Amino acid sequence: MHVHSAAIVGASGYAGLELTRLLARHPRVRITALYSDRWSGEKASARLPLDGPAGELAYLSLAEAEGAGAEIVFLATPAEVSAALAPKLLAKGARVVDLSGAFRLADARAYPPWYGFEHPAPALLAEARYGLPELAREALHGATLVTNPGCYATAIALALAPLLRSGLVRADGVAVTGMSGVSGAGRKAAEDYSFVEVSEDVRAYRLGKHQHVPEIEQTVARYAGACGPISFTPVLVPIRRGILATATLRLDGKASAADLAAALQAAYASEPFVRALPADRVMVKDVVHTNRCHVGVAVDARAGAAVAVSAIDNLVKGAAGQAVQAMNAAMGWPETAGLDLLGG
Ligand SMILES: NC(=O)C1=CN([C@@H]2O[C@H](COP(=O)(O)OP(=O)(O)OC[C@H]3O[C@@H](n4cnc5c(N)ncnc54)[C@H](OP(=O)(O)O)[C@@H]3O)[C@@H](O)[C@H]2O)C=CC1
Ligand SMILES: CC(=O)N[C@@H](CCC(=O)OP(=O)(O)O)C(=O)O
Repeated sequence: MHVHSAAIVGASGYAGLELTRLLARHPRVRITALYSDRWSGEKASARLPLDGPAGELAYLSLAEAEGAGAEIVFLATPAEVSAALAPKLLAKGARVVDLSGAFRLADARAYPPWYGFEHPAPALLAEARYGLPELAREALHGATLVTNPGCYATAIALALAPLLRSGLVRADGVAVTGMSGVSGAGRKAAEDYSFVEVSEDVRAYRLGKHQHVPEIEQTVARYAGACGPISFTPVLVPIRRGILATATLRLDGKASAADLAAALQAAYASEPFVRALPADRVMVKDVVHTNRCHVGVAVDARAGAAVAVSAIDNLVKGAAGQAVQAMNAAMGWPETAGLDLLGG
């Protein structure tokens, strides 16, 4: 069996570290290079409890990443860095899996307002394949550029898509709240989000302008049909990792809770990573350190509303685990390869 070489750019970040842990144990992949400026020259085993050959690698500077010779290159870097680097790596024949938002939006004009930069490689947006296998599996096979979904977008799209597809809820007036642990903001935000700042506090942020809004709308429109504007409120909660998202939808007619639950059950019955549960059994503690997404739905008949609930680990199903699952799908390997279903 050919074992493929893989490199991780941004290996010192929270997503990059999780990816290093996962790929170090992946049966079809061998990590050959790790790139980080902050840890440049240090051995990986000094930073992570890694046994085996990956631990012997020394971190290389980010400037060297352009010359990465690996067959598969993972970019766990800020979106603007990924947008500049991916075209160079693709031109060298590498397969690229990007964990940032750099290639998620189909329309280049959406980048300045939502991500704050002019896209340097708009032609690649049409080539990028969205790395959410449960909704986009067919298009992923053979992909050379995989764009990994955002963490909130993953949790929300997995809960919303089957419900909207069922026709039992309306596609207009959807309102979502996403509660995220602090690691969602990355290591770079460690100072703003220090223990003193975030502990014993819960706060909403970036209201009405979060960068995942166009991605959530695009994903729901692509995989569940037309959808109206979605109102999204991100909330920072003082846990290390994990996202719990709730979506409030208007019922179309008199659908029962059992009808809606059946739509979720049917959509995910044969998915290894997604499980439909009663809405009040969906909780972060059951999914952290795993690539799982738990979803559920309840009906509030008095208010004419359905409430969908979804939980993931932002660093695993919301980032590194999903990237491995999407790579597996792109390579034609079993999607569960290298992914832990039980967690720690
Ligand atoms: N954290 C999460 O839950 C999720 C993150 N993502 C996305 O994954 C990517 C990485 O996120 P995350 O691990 O959280 O981020 P971190 O801030 O923890 O890490 C960023 C990594 O990128 C490297 N880097 C390269 N260029 C820059 C630069 N100009 N500024 C800052 N860092 C740089 C850093 O290297 P160095 O060693 O030199 O500091 C570091 O390894 C981002 O695009 C993020 O949006 C996606 C889904 C979820
Ligand atoms: C708590 C927190 O700050 N979470 C991050 C999560 C999104 C992320 O990681 O960025 P991507 O768009 O690349 O997925 C945020 O809201 O920006």
